[in-house]
Amino acid sequence: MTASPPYHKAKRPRENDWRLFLKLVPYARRNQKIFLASMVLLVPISIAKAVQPLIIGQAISLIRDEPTWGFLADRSLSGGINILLGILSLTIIVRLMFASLQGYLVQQVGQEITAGIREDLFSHVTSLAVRFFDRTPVGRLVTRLTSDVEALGDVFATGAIGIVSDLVYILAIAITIFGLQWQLASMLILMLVPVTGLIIYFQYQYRKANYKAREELSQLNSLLAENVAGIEIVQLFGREAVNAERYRRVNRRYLKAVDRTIWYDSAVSATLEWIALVAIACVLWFGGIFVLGDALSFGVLSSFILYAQRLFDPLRQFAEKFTMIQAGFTAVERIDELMSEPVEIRDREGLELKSLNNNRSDVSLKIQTGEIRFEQVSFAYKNDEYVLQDLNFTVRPGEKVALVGPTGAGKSSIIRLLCRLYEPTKGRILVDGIDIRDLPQGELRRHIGTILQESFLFAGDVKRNITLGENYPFEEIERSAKLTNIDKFIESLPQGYDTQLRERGTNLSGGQKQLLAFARVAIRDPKILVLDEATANLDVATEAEIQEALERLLEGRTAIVIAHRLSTIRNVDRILVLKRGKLVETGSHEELLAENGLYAGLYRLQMLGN
Ligand SMILES: Nc1ncnc2c1ncn2[C@@H]1O[C@H](COP(=O)(O)OP(=O)(O)OP(=O)(O)O)[C@@H](O)[C@H]1O
Repeated sequence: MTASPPYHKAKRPRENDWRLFLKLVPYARRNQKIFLASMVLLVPISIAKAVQPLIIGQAISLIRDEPTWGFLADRSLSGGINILLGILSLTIIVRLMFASLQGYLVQQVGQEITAGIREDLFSHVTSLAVRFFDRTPVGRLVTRLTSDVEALGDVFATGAIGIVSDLVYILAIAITIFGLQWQLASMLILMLVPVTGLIIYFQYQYRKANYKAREELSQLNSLLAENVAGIEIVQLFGREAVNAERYRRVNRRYLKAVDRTIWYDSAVSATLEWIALVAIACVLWFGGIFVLGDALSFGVLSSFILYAQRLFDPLRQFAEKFTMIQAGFTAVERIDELMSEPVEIRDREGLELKSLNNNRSDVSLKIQTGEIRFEQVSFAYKNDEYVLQDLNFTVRPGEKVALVGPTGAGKSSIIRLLCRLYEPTKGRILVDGIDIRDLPQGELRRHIGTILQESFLFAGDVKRNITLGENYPFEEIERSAKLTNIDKFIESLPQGYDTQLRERGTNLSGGQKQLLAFARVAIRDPKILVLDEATANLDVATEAEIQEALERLLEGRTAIVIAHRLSTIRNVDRILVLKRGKLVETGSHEELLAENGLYAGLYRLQMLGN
């Protein structure tokens, strides 16, 4: 495998920060009150911080007998200093108390936003069509759902969101210094302009580097996921060293990308550090000239020096939080890409609501008999490469039909279309006379019981693997196990129905997993049964054993069966023979043998093999 391509080849233009920020607004709105409280608290905090240099400046003016605020003028030195100390203490108390409360509230909102996004992302991903998963490596998805969402969470957890308070603080300082002396104030504010420009430049570069780093990380995770999922093949074919080398190469690329992000991060901190020093030097220089020319008091100059330092302080803080925030923006960008992935197969408007509320009063939308009809159905996985062409057939209620044909003829694709995992490129599929696009997906799939060649088991106990988390009484679970002849097997397990199965059912044999899949379908009592090579993994003895159970399961239901072993489908009512996506023969076993066409040829070949 070459390195997997990104799942959307045509990249969307990079979103600007403001638009990305707006994406978070609906989430913040869910916690509106806390969010507003945390924003309101910023005002007293910033005012308290901004007036401190003023108070110190007044104290110095008082000591040096310079003009001071009116209410200090007619007091003794110690009286005036005491009042100033009192106000200073008050600002410190306000700052300390409100700052911790504000930090707590912001984090709370932040974590709520992150949790909301995580949940929405999961729901969105699991409702995307199978077509999306065909082109998206698992590792990429896992990276977006875990480390990207985490990166966003970190923005809040590490207090990087405090950047908002830094901005309010800068504003408060700007207003105060203009009130003190406009020339020095203008100089300081003018210095902010190139600094901001530089920050924006580095920010942009950092974002690009960070995006690249996240992409490389996704690839790294894809490789890991692929190797773990296919560990048996990796070991059996001795691919360990080769795959490790490929992993090392991607890892090196990741490292290089991360290095670049570190470089831009350091560049911002360093730039701000020396610009802050230059600002203080300038204030001292020009302020000194004003003081010498008696245009400025020594106390006000002291305030300005403190302000110069404090003005760049939030910017320095900004630089520290900058990495986090940019990583957060990258994360939002990547999360948004996934969220914007359209849900290709969705219920028609109005249907969703009905299925959610379990409102089954609309009789026209209920599957009652299980008749299946394909009308002029053609289908291509990729543009114009048709794997099914002009299919027309009807499976009557209760009829058992087998799909037969050489490998790649399109048998499984027919089933995927019926279950609406994909949609036909042309034509339509009807169940009980209703176009399946007009049925809620929940209703359609509830009535189609599908058993594939390999059934997927989840980590959890046997019971849960049969119910899949739905509420069925234990008696029903037992009944479905009995119906499918696997009750004895389950009871022979160490803890019976409570036996824990490992992820993907690795502690069961292929046949045992399959038996559980039968019970999983039986308990749902579907109108339509679909078996895609369902017994291919069972040995002949087990197959014979469950044949009886299978027949019981098939009773009274419409069924579509795919089996390569033609001996297993001799008893079906009708056989549809496919060749390269086209229906070439139809009839019963005997009729098709008499016809002496493709089916008869395949059948004779298999008989010869036996
Ligand atoms: N997800 C997919 N993306 C693109 N092409 C696909 C996909 N799945 C199947 N195909 C192609 O569609 C054609 C029909 O595949 P399908 O699985 O329906 O055949 P089948 O008759 O069930 O084969 P088999 O008997 O081997 O299971 C094949 O040529 C296959 O390469």
